[in-house]
Amino acid sequence: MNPDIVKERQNASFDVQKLTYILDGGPEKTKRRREISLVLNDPDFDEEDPNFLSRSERYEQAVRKSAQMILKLREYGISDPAEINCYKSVVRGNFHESLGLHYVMFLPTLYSQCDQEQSKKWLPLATSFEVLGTYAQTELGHTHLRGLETTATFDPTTQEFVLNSPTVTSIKWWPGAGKTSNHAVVLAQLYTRGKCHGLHAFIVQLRHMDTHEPLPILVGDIGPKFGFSEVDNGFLKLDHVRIPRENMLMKHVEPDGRYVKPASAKLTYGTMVFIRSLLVGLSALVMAKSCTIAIRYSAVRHQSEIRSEPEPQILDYQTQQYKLFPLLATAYAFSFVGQYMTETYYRISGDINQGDLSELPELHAVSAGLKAFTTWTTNTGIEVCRMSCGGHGYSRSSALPDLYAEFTPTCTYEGENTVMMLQTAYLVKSYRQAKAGEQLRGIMSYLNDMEQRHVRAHPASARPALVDINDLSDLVESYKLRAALVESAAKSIQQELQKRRSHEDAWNNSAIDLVKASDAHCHYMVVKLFTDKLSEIGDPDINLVLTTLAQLYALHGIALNSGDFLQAGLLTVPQMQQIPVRIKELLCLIRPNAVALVDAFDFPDKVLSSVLGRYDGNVYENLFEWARRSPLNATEVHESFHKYLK
Ligand SMILES: CCCCCCCCC/C=C/C(=O)SCCNC(=O)CCNC(=O)[C@H](O)C(C)(C)COP(=O)(O)OP(=O)(O)OC[C@H]1O[C@@H](n2cnc3c(N)ncnc32)[C@H](O)[C@@H]1OP(=O)(O)O
Ligand SMILES: Cc1cc2nc3c(=O)[nH]c(=O)nc-3n(C[C@H](O)[C@H](O)[C@H](O)COP(=O)(O)OP(=O)(O)OC[C@H]3O[C@@H](n4cnc5c(N)ncnc54)[C@H](O)[C@@H]3O)c2cc1C
Repeated sequence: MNPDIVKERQNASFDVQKLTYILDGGPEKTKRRREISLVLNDPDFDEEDPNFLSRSERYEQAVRKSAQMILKLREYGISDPAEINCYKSVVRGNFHESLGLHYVMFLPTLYSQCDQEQSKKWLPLATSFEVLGTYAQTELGHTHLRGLETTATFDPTTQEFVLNSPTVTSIKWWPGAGKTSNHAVVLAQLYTRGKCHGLHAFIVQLRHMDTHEPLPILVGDIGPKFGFSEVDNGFLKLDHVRIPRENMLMKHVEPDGRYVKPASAKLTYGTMVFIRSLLVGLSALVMAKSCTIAIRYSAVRHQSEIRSEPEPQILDYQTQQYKLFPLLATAYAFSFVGQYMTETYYRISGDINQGDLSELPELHAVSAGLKAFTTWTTNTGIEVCRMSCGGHGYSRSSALPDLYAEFTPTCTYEGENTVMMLQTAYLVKSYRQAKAGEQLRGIMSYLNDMEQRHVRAHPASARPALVDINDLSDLVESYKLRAALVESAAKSIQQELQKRRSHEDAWNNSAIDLVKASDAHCHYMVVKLFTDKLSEIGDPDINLVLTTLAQLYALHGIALNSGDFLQAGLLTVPQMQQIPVRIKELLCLIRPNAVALVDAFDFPDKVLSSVLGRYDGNVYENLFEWARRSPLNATEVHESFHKYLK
């Protein structure tokens, strides 16, 4: 064990194990997660570092691993979805798998949209993996749902739908598992009796069940990407492909072609809401991994000098702490927000299953906004962690390049982040309702008293200074008032309308304000949920260290967005000047606990797959050992010498 890292652990002021329990949701859950993690010792999962393999080898290794996972899940009798998720995230490490989409999109779509008869037919096939599925929605030319071109036309004479990609731009593009899957949920515009009824989901068989040869359908892999090398994102061109009427999910078409309207057309989009909710938790996980790597490495890395003494640990540099500790605070904040998002998703979708759709719009808005907010922040954060590790951060052995390449598409998939933020801007509607005297419920209820508070741009000196920057509840309150930026967005729309612009143009001409308002709303939610969580934590040592992190999270966010807080008169210039001073104090308070705080995330070394983030801190000898395994070192003289240099 590296002596620096041993010393760091001795400095901790709290019980790391107890904090792990809080993050897991209780000691029992930690125990179970650790039992599941023992799978890492299974020799059937031994594999080559994917960084040393070609794309095709990576795909093959990933498919082998996925198949092993299925067999082991059966062998160990793991069937609870949360446990399957935990198991898979341990085995997958930092990479995705081709069969991932079967689990996260295909199966959930079947579960939520099959009627009884369809469930009886498709669920046994899909849960036994005879049917391997993908989710084919996006097209070469469009992702915007109303713009999708694939058609499903009902033919009452044969009781079939005819699925067709009429143009090049209508070819399905991006669905994972292009080579792996034999079925797809295809989203297509439904036509019956000559009328378009919008987007609906259909189950389409793509490949022969025994030979895996494609049916008369063009299907394949779209080629190498920025990351996602294990995943065969695919293309799919349908040329008048016929499927039985029974393959339409939720069966909205009667045998005579009559269309039966669903309770809400948006239920078809439910799987996206599900994944967006999951991505909030994924952001927390990846932020936590990145911080673990960068903070452990910073504890064992010595460089330059502060005084003329032995070289200090780089974690002692104030600038290094300023780079990493706000991200550590973010990892904790997002962990609690992820728990909230999961609970909220299951609560509201439970109500939806009972026929109560009243909270569907809010679930959509909150999951879209938090997905965008947390993935954007984490995306930037991983790169800060990588750069804070200097040159070794650039090596794939650090795992940080892979974490970035695998994570960055979360800002794009399941709804591009700006587009998602504009969906959250539905709070403009809530604002208008509140202004008209309607009492809002839930997370939007803070808009009820906006009129009285009346936050708007005016000189700060005209307002009393409300905020004690050392008081977390005051900080939450000021984030709440800043979220009233929605008022500026609403006003911008109003001004545009007064210029006789159409509602659509007024919306587009106010989009920057709308995205800012959504961002402020999500930021408020994160600060509030982090602060609320503290009241549940009884252990005084843990409460203290998490309160310090929450304060850092809140103050750092204000420092980054100082313009908003000043403009709204929420903080005075002298208070603003106090914030960097307080941030520096907080960095010093966090410093002795930094390694313990990342240890509490409890990532086994095999899950981190990072030479820099090793628990024992023995970085250098392992960096050397890793480099020696590079395929270029397989021979002492590379064949290129003989071919070109000799
Ligand atoms: C952890 C492991 C991970 C690991 C995961 C790894 C694998 C991931 C693989 C990735 C898979 C994918 O990307 S799958 C493809 C994902 N594709 C997307 O996400 C597409 C994003 N685009 C969209 O969702 C849409 O185009 C959107 C932007 C919402 C616009 O759609 P429309 O034009 O139909 O809607 P609008 O006219 O704007 O809005 C109509 C009304 O519907 C509401 N509305 C819109 N969407 C709604 C929804 N989902 N639920 C409820 N309501 C919704 C709006 O609020 C409006 O309400 P009112 O104002 O009240 O009427
Ligand atoms: C790794 C990966 C896996 C994927 N897996 C799947 C899958 O399994 N199944 C599937 O169906 N799809 C999948 N996708 C596709 C994915 O869902 C889309 O790429 C995503 O929804 C974004 O759409 P787009 O690519 O068309 O971007 P665009 O919408 O073209 O975005 C490009 C730019 O235009 C801007 N823009 C677009 N619309 C607006 C607007 N209304 N207002 C303001 N700005 C706007 C965006 O902000 C962005 O800056 C995957 C994508 C990736 C990268």
